[in-house]
Amino acid sequence: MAEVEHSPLFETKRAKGRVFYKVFSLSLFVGICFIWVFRVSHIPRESEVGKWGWIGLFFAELCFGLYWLLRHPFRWNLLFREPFRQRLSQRYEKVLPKVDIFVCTADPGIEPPVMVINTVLSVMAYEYPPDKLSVYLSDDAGSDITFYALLEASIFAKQWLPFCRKFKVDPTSPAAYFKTIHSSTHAKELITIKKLYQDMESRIENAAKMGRVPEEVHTEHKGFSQWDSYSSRRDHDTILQILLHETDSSAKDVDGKVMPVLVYLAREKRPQVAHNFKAGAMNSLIRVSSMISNGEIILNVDCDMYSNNSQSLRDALCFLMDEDKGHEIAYVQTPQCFENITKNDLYGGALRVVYEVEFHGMDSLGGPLYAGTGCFHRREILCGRKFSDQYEKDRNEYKNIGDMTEVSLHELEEESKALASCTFEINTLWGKEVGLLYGCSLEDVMTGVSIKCRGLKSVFYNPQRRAFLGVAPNTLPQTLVQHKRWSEGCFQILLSKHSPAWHAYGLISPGLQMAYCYYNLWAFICWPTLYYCVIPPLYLLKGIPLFPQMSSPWFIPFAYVILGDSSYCMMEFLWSKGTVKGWWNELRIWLYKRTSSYLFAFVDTILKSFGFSESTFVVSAKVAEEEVSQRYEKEIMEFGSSSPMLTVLATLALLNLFCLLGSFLKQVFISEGGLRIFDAMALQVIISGVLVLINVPVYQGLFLRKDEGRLPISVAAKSTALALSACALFISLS
Ligand SMILES: O=c1ccn([C@@H]2O[C@H](COP(=O)(O)OP(=O)(O)O[C@H]3O[C@H](CO)[C@@H](O)[C@H](O)[C@H]3O)[C@@H](O)[C@H]2O)c(=O)[nH]1
Ligand SMILES: [Mn+2]
Repeated sequence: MAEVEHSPLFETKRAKGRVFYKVFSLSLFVGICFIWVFRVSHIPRESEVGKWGWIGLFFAELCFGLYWLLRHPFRWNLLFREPFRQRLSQRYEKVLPKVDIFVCTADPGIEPPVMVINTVLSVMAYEYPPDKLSVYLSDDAGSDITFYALLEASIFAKQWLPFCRKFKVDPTSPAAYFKTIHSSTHAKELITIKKLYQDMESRIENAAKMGRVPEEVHTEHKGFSQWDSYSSRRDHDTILQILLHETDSSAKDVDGKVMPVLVYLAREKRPQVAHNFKAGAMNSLIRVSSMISNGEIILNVDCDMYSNNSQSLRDALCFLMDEDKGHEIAYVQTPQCFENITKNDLYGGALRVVYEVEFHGMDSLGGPLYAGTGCFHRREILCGRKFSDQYEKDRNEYKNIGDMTEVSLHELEEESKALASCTFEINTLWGKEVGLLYGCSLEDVMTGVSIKCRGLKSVFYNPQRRAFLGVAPNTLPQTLVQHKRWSEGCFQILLSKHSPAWHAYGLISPGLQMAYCYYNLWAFICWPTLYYCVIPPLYLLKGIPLFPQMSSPWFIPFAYVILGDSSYCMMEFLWSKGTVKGWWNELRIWLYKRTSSYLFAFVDTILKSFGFSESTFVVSAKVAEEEVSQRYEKEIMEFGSSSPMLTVLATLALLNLFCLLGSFLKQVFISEGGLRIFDAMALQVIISGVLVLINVPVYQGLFLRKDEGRLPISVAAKSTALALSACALFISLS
């Protein structure tokens, strides 16, 4: 027994084969150094052509090389964690902590209420004592339809939770469960509950279609009266409704068991007061929940991220409650996984390498970033308390704040409402030091950095059975917009007072600093990438070599670095359960992100820092039209309406096509000497050739496709004109 008492609640394993990796990357680094030496030692003389193009390339390659170095700490030492749920249960079953779960939604149009309540139901049904669970839905749209859906869900839950318990259902999201289950031993019960669900679903969908809640429900439930003073989603009082609460006798399921607390919250919004998007919503939730349930642990999920593993909550507690190491762990992050990824993942939405490699690597450096969803936090730490040895002692003082059983439910609601008013935070440290931090479009990552700087760690937990499943963007513009928001947020963090590059010096490990900087510099890396996509092809067209000849020994380092690095990346991608075609798609998205999302993010961040542009949060759509979804399933690229980002992509694609074709024609018709350019300008031909191959979907979208998802004519016209004039202009330069 004594031995069990001291056995840890989780174990950590290291990945093997890291020596090979280190030797290999050292050899690549030698290659990179040779490239730099070549550039510096072969600068064209003043009289020769191509001097400035050459110097530019040197800077681009310098950036790539240094940026490549930042990628290494991720890969030095990968950790894999395994929790021991049994031990947790043996030791702590009676004293498991209270857990508050936050679900955020922002727009019933693109985040359908049915999807939102599936997420809510899935977390309500965690395999965990229901009296210790509280679920809060924050609705930044303040939509009565979403409220209505939640009301319906609170009724359906009375059947659903016992059903999940009885038949050990997993996933506990009804929609997902009904989709996965084909045969069952409890066919009769299944039919009954499925019918109940479908009826509820059609009632909600009808309400959504009509744009209003059925009259009889409206009059029956007092909660709707809170919409009487509502004028718009940016202008309304706090709407707060406790739908289920242990003190209320009707909050029991059909088995007579108590149900988790369930709360709807639409914080107060006023047009003149900044609401700080999701960070603002989370901070209101933190305060409101401290009044109602005050769970020690906070789990937050996006509204599409339903629980796919009813044990993951207990697993996360194994890390946080471990007697030996638990006290220094601030949060446990699970990977963002998606339900709608197709086989070859056209938009690279699965973020495979990030979650199968990089986060495991960060775990060995002090822990992964806080990724905004699927993350289990300690309340005290999220609220900004400094980590100290006092921690254990103080914790007991904090425990009782939420004891509100004396107060009637209505009073509790009224008191909690005040905490969600939009003036509450004025002259407080909320958003500056307390709660999630404001002013950054990656509030989550920024908050994670500041937690790390307080000397705390985090853990990455990547269970076999996915903990959460959500919806990844399924069109190119949405993917690009999401990456713009992310890279912009990352760049803002670099420039902020929590900058991993400067502020974090000495507070987090140098490896972690480098890893963060790798993400922080996404936006910046657009410049060398753009340079590489534009200058070598233009010089190719003009017939000026910028790289060593194929027959020169200096060609070797270029070939080694390019081939070595791309084969390594491909191996890593395959190891992360991707396909070869998936890797090719990933490469394309990598290019598109760098040349459009990151470029616009860079420019916007600079404009914002001078006050020329406002902060926004473009919420990603979670539903698509039928035709768009069909094309997504067939992995046909969806371009949709015209946008500056698409124009940039199309221009680059055409520029490379024109330069490549132009140089070939010149060879064949003008210059003698056959295909001599293959030796003299092999690398320029290869770069443009690969860019052309990778851009095949763009050419199809511009000129060949007829469906709605093609590139609009206006983009075709603009990009052709731009690419042609760039070529003409460059040719005419002496
Ligand atoms: O004003 C807002 C805007 C968004 N959200 C919610 O925030 C979540 C994430 O929004 P989404 O459009 O899905 O963005 P993603 O890019 O998919 O989200 C990732 O990136 C965000 C930061 O950019 C993080 O907040 C998320 O947790 C993370 O999953 C959703 O549940 C939204 O409802 C709000 O509550 N209020
Ligand atoms: Mn999302």
